Amino acid sequence: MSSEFAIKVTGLGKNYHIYDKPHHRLLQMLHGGKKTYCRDFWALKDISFNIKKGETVGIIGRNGSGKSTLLQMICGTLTPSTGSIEVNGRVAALLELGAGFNPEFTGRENVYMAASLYGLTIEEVDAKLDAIINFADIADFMDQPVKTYSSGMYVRLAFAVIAHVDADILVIDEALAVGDIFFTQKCMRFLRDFKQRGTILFVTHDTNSVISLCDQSIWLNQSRMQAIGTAKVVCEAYLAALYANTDYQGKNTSAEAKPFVPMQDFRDVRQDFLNSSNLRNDLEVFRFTDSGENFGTSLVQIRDAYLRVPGKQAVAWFVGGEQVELQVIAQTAIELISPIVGFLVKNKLGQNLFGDNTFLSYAKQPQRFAEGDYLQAVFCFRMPLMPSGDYTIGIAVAEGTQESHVVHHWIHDAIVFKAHSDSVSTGLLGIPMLNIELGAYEQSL
Ligand SMILES: Nc1ncnc2c1ncn2[C@@H]1O[C@H](COP(=O)(O)OP(=O)(O)OP(=O)(O)O)[C@@H](O)[C@H]1O
Repeated sequence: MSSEFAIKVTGLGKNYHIYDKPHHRLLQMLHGGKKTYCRDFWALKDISFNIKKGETVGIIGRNGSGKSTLLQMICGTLTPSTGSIEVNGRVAALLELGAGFNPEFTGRENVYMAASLYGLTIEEVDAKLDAIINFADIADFMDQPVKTYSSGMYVRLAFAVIAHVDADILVIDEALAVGDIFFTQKCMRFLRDFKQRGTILFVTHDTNSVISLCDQSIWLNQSRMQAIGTAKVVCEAYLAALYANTDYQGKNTSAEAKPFVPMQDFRDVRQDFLNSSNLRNDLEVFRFTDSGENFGTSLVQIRDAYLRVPGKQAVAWFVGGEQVELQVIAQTAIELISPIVGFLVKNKLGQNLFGDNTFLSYAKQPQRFAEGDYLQAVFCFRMPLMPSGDYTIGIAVAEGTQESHVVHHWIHDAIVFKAHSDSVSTGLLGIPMLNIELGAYEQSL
């Protein structure tokens, strides 16, 4: 049935006339009938596919392969040279930086303008304005012209608008790369939620996010569609081709590989790393924030939370393998019977990596706290090895049991930290190996 597709692309192509010298354009206009002063360049050729309603599709491909051209044609900002596009539903797009907003207008004025282009009335925007400002989290700048915005602020506002225009189809071009981890996490939460009810098409160079978020993937190669199919299969084929064609191959030679480090030496490695690297001191300052997304009854408030290596101050980066303590301090405004304090570590894509809570340890002897009391939970564990990058920890205080509880305070991204381990080349998490050996195999006769 035709209404089951969200986007149908048939024989799509985009041709540009390329003039090697600027005056050739004029010559073409004057003498074009007799001689050709330009050559054809197909930015996109022979593209056909169907995207079903509710699918999330990632478009991958090397620089210049035609990804942005495809998105622009789907959004109607670029006219195809050949073929057709049918779109079934309201499309909201976050295309390359700068698209959409008028730089002279304030953030607030641009919200009204952009939302009206998506068909919202002034009354509808009035009703959504607080939610948009809250999502963008740039309330202080809403009355400044957007030409004064940083690229991160710009994307925050643009994303907040497309998240609130009741779109059926979201088209996003690499925009999330600009945001900080708090904003990226917020967008990932939104996209995972939107996925349940809408269609998403996005361009990225990050195959991890395609595998994590998408059902399908389209691989564009030199203006043509190389493959379409299950995200994992297409991404693996793309990476295999990418590595085979570049000098990535053979990079992980033994000369470059890091020596194996037994577990007990991880502290020293950490110290060596600190001594040898250009890490700035402010990376050592942990970040606890309760201004991010919060929810719960508010009858208990998380007052502080931090990670530290035992006996040391709070720290914000790890190589993996070190013993760490996660401390959570909260205050209750009620008499608290059987509280549960828990945490959840996520990567930049918002994927849940690991977490735990106090429930099982205290199930048989629930702790009680009186109104006004402070409570403290301490989780001691060995930090796993994680691919280098930013991570966040969500913290929660609830009351009841694991199955049935009331959340008093949940902060999505209460702590942010960095991992600097090079040892994990694949996978979301690595484990500190106890031993690795390689030697000649002696065959007994
Ligand atoms: N207006 C234009 N005139 C001529 N060529 C163009 C024009 N716009 C884009 N192209 C060319 O079309 C090709 C596809 O560009 P496009 O921006 O779609 O690639 P992309 O896959 O999005 O690349 P990237 O990953 O670098 O963003 C490129 O070779 C680009 O130089």
